Amino acid sequence: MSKPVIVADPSKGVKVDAGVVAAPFRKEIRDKVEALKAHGVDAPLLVGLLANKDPAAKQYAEWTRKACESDGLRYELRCVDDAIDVEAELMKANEDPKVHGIIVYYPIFGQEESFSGASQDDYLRDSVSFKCDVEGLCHTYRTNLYRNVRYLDYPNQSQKCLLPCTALSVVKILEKCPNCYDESKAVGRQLEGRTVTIINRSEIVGRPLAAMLANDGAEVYSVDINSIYKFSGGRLHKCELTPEECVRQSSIVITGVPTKNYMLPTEWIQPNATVVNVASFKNVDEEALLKIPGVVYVPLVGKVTVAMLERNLVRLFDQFHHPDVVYRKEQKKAGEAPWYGSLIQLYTAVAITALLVHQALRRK
Ligand SMILES: NC(=O)C1=CN([C@@H]2O[C@H](COP(=O)(O)OP(=O)(O)OC[C@H]3O[C@@H](n4cnc5c(N)ncnc54)[C@H](O)[C@@H]3O)[C@@H](O)[C@H]2O)C=CC1
Ligand SMILES: Nc1nc(=O)c2c([nH]1)NC[C@@H]1CN(c3ccc(C(=O)N[C@@H](CCC(=O)O)C(=O)O)cc3)C=[N+]21
Repeated sequence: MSKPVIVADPSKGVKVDAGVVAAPFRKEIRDKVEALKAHGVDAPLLVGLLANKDPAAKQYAEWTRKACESDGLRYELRCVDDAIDVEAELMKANEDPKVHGIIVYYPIFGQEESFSGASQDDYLRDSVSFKCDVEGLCHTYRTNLYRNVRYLDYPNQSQKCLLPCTALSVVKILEKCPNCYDESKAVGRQLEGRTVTIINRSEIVGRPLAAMLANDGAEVYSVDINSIYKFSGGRLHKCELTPEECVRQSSIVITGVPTKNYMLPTEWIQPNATVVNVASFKNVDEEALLKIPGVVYVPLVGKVTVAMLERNLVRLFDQFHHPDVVYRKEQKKAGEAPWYGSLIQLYTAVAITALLVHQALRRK
């Protein structure tokens, strides 16, 4: 795909509708679903599990349903009254071959502790089967992201790892912005020389995003309410800078603070910087920001997040649920050696060894 679709204005800031980034992805999804249907295959099914009263989660679910329906995908929202029942609902969906993707809306338990000391939401994230995890938040995908492993089946490289949708949406937006990704460099180095500050270090947004941008070569300051970490060159360091020092050094700034009162001081922002707001609240004074020359400002990323969610669903379907894939697996199983096969192998190995030893002794 060619870039950039987003153009800066050297005299002032420009505000960008992320819909221009989402559109080509959604077109690709619609075409793929059409092709499946033409071959008599039902459209992939995404199941949403909603067990909280968070208006942002409810709105996100509604947006997802609309987008899926208009792109030919199937979406089913399952509301769970008691949070304690989410695990059972999740297991039911994991094991149902008719379900191809699952999204659990967080927070459910928030920071409430489970018996293990880890949060109950973390436990639920890890309980989504990797074959259904449209958000790429389960342990399999997280450990691969944090170790910069991009395929599930190394070294075959036929199955890609899934990436968290919101973080991925920010990457796709930055790829279309000027002064961010350098496509003349190799994959994994395209953000070399760029400094990024991300104000949010949650498991679904800030932490995976910091890792992804660092995997692409950037120096990333990851700021949360208590601390700052620097991600660079595959390493994580505690950092003693202030948020102001981090932002002033950065040509890319991502905000994701879930409160009405938080405002990023615009005097910290460099000319020509890219500023992306992921939060449902405006974390920056738009009017002041748009006076800074060359600034590109993306106020909302939801449209791209939803497109990435759909894209992840189609990827899960292709990799794990497509009738051809399931058929191939069954064929392979049928062709596997019977139980006595390994006995025959063992017997043969012993016989050959005995023969070789016998011959060696005779030659002496
Ligand atoms: N548009 C989209 O695609 C998505 C939007 N969101 C929105 O993004 C926001 C964040 O969501 P989550 O990460 O799930 O929330 P969260 O509550 O899990 O995490 C918030 C993060 O911000 C940090 N933070 C809070 N106050 C801060 C401050 N004053 N200074 C620096 N850091 C501070 C926290 O330490 C934490 O790391 C919400 O408004 C949510 O609705 C979330 C996911 C997707
Ligand atoms: N497991 C999980 N993953 C999430 O990603 C997740 C979640 N749980 N829980 C709730 C938050 C919230 N969230 C939003 C995503 C998109 C819009 C969205 O589409 N916003 C529109 C704007 C809507 C408007 O304000 O007009 C846009 O950005 O264009 C909003 C909120 C995802 N979250």
